[in-house]
Amino acid sequence: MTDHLDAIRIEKLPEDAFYIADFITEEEETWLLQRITSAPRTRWTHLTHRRLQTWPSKLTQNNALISSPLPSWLESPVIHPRLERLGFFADAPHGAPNHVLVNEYRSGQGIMPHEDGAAYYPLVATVSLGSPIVLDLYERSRNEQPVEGGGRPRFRILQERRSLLVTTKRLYTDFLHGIAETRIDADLNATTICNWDMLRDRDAFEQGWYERETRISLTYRDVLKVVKLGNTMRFLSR
Ligand SMILES: O=C(O)CCC(=O)C(=O)O
Ligand SMILES: [Fe+2]
Repeated sequence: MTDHLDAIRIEKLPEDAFYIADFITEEEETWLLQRITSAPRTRWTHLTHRRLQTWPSKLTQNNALISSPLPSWLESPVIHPRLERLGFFADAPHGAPNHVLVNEYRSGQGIMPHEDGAAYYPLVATVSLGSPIVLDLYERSRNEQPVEGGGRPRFRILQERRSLLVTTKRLYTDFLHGIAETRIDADLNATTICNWDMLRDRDAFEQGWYERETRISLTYRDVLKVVKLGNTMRFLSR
């Protein structure tokens, strides 16, 4: 899958991670943000430190997806044609993502270090909207999971708005990822940020920090287990 992707590989990371700074245009970003914010309020799940939308639906208790297409605004242009052209999901069981989480982080919000687990094919494609954010990676074998926000991440990835980040393989299985609950991402430079050379606008981070604004991520995944609603109904009524 990966030979033609060498130009976008984050070389400082263990295999495999890829970064494209200008994955979507400003117009596409505005349009996606508009689709997200105009979704019915009931679409949002409110958590303590962020809120999220789950498309096409939440997984069942045993981690299955009830078969249903993604809405067209999540399909195009991100999946079709962009991710398709890159071939990222070509080896996934369904050949394409079938599930998208929309996470919204206001300034100061984040997500505890975690792994995404066995419900998904081990590849996540994340499109960032609205504001840059730093994703922290902790290696599981080194027991790097921070205690109460302490602890230093092994790697940090700066995700600019309109960028694509793809993580897979060992990075998916052997590392935890999280986003610090902070209003300012600091200590940014070529040594601390592993995709520094791939940023669209390094000048914007030259002073070594920025103030976070609301950032929304679209995380595209392939859920392994897909069930047809008809079958589920038959099963339930047995
Ligand atoms: O917002 C992000 O970039 C990360 C979200 C995440 O880790 C998740 O939804 O599992
Ligand atoms: Fe995650």
